[in-house]
Formats: sequence, structure tokens, C-alpha cells
Amino acid sequence: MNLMDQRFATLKKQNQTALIPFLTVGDPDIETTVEIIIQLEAAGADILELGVPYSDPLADGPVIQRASQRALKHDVNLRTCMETAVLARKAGVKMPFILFTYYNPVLQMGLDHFFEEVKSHEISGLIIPDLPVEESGDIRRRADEAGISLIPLVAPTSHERIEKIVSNASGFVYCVSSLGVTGERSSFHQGVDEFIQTVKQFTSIPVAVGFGISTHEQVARFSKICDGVVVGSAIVREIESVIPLLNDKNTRQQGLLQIREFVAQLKG
Ligand SMILES: O=P(O)(O)OC[C@@H](O)[C@@H](O)c1c[nH]c2ccccc12
Repeated sequence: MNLMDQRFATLKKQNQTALIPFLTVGDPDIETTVEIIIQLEAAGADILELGVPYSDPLADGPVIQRASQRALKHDVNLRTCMETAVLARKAGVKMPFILFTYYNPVLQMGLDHFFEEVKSHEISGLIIPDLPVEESGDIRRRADEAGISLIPLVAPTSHERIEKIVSNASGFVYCVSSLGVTGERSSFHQGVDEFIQTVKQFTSIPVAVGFGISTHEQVARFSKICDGVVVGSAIVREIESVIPLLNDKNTRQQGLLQIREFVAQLKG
């Protein structure tokens, strides 16, 4: 059991659902990202998705695309994202980290080198949204060897592929609540609750849901049927909205507090 498995087990005993924020590392800069991570944990976050900024984030909506562009101005890459996890751990953050990256940066680093690095950088989980199915076997084997969980994404249109996708999953299964790209939504794919129940029939590991979740009410709704709820764009938008405060030493703490309060009210 890695740190993330342990966290889910603890939450299950407490009959609690994990709040899993996503943020783009290096938005607006690495130092601020570490301070934001500290605030997210203080706000009640349980597990954190560390997003690696990418120039062609095809599954992302405009909010995360803008965050990637801001982070890429600082040449943030896979390695700096892993180093950020170590910096946050050194700053006393206890929650498990998931490295969220598109496949290309992993290929650029080279699979052998990537898994060597990821093993020594406080990473418990890995999400690669555009990982080709035919290559997922090799990546899963390497992840298992490194002791980290390769977290699969299942969509409401996965239907008969659900069993295949989740059969040997580890960490948790990420149910995508809606079709399309990331971004806050007022409604979700028709039948999303039945979809989540179907996924739960095929796996005994935790099941989390993400895509479009941005309010306390939506978190509460999905917390009734899932072990984890992922919130990305809404938090990234909150970070974006306070960047002017963060960039001024006189209002930096106020900006950090605003992020903390936004996330704290999600869990409620
Ligand atoms: O941003 P949203 O709608 O809250 O969705 C979570 C999402 O940000 C995060 O899990 C994620 C960021 N980029 C992705 C690409 C594909 C799947 C998931 C993601």
C-alpha cells in the first residue's frame, strides 16, 4: 500500500470522501505553487493532482489551457513538477501526490528515466489521459515496479470496455463525469450516477469522479456515491483570479487565504 492507498483506507474508515484538487504546477510560479499546496491541505484536500503544463492539452478547457501557458513561461517541465512534490513534502505537506501528465513529456524523458525519477520524488499515483491502450500494459508494469498507481480514466461511453479498463487498476478508478474537455459544468452526462455504479461493480479499489465539479453542492452529491471527488478548473480559476494579489507582497497572504477559503467551502 502506498501513501495514496493508505489515505483512501483511512478516509473509508471515517466514512469520508477524498477531496482531490488538481492544479497546474508553476502557475503562477513554482514558489507560489508550493505555498498554494500548503493552503489546499489546510483547506481539507486529501490527495493532490499535480498537473504538468503542456503546450497541447487537448483534453483541457480554456481555464487549464491558460494555466499551462502561464506555467510554461517559467519553463516548468516534468522534472520541476516532481521536484515541486519534494519541496511541498519538505514544507510539511502530508497528502499523497498524483503526477498528472500528457504522454508526450513522458516519452521525451524516456520511460526508463521517467520511472527512475518518479520513484524518488514523493509521487504515489500517475494519470496520463492520452495514454494509448496498446501501451498501457508496459506503463502499468513499470508503474507497479516503481510502487506507484497508474490511475485509469473511464468515460460514460466506455460501456463494454469498463471491465477491461478497470480490471487490473490500482490506486483508484477515475470516472469522467461528462464528455468533452475539462471545465466547470452546471450539469453532467445523463446517467452519470448509473455509470459510476456500473464501474463500482467491476472493481474493489476506490472510485473517484471528476470533470466539471465546482460547487459544494456538486461535491456533496458525488460524495454520496464515490470515494473521491476531483476538482480542477474551478480551483485553477480561483488561483488565476488572485494572481494579482499573489504577485504583491502586501496582498500575497490575502490571495493565499482566498484560495484556501474557496477550497474549504467545497468540502463544507
Ligand atoms: O477541471 P475539471 O472540470 O474540474 O476536471 C478535473 C480535471 O481538471 C483534472 O482531473 C484534469 C486536468 N486535465 C485533465 C485532462 C483529462 C482528464 C482529467 C484532467
